[in-house]
Amino acid sequence: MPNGALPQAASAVPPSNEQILRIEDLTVSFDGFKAVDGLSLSVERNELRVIIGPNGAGKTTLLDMVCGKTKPSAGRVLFNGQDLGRLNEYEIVRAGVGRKFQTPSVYEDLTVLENFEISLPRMHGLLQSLTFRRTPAVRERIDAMAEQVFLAERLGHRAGQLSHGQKQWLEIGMLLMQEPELLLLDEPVAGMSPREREQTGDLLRRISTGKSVVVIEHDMDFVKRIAHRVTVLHQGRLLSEGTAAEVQADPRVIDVYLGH
Ligand SMILES: Nc1ncnc2c1ncn2[C@@H]1O[C@H](COP(=O)(O)OP(=O)(O)OP(=O)(O)O)[C@@H](O)[C@H]1O
Repeated sequence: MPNGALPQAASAVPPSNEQILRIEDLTVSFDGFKAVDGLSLSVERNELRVIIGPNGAGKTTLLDMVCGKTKPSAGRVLFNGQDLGRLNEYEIVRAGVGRKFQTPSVYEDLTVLENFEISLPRMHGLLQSLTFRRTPAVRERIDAMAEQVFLAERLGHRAGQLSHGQKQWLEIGMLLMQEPELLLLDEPVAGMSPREREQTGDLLRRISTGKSVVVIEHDMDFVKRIAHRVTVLHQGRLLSEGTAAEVQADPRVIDVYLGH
């Protein structure tokens, strides 16, 4: 598929059958309440998976457990076969998992260029990043990333001056600079204009040709445009899984989520 071209309904078949993420019987309790309850699922390499479900279904908590922010009470998260339960958050990032939270977190007082610079791996300290790593190769890489996330014209602008959508793109670009194999995104198009949503859909589909992406999203039109497969959670459990069309037609999904 040429860059930027999105089919009306996303292809259901990811380009590989190799599992990158395997979640086995995952459970977490908060004061006896099971936010995620015996959940098992897997995501394939180069797959774009969307997680949907009603408020409180456990979607964010699931991503929190993959990136190590929340420790499971039971079960395992395997990434490329490695048990992430043994690693802390920083080690999970180093292993190749990038996580973006719902609210954009960029350095508002720095320029877009500087934000990209400090996101490069192995950069410790602002001064070191800004003074010693301005090589042509670094600049070339940043220019290419800025182009990819629609910010080529904004490199000299302070991040605080960007629109909400542009901040989201900047943060996605900063995560991509670290070359994760798996990208976890919590409602990346929330608060975006229709045009920004469309561009983000293109971006996510493009990203998923080289890495796996797991996105939490509510907007079913957007889900239909981007998802290879959709996982529906309800009360911390797997309710349904399949293509967007399949889960939309599933009476259980209509009953607890889409019918409301
Ligand atoms: N740290 C915590 N302590 C106590 N309860 C929590 C904690 N984190 C999440 N929960 C509860 O777990 C349940 C699942 O929350 P979660 O945020 O994962 O749902 P969600 O599917 O992402 O919902 P939303 O669509 O509203 O973001 C909710 O009932 C929430 O209140």
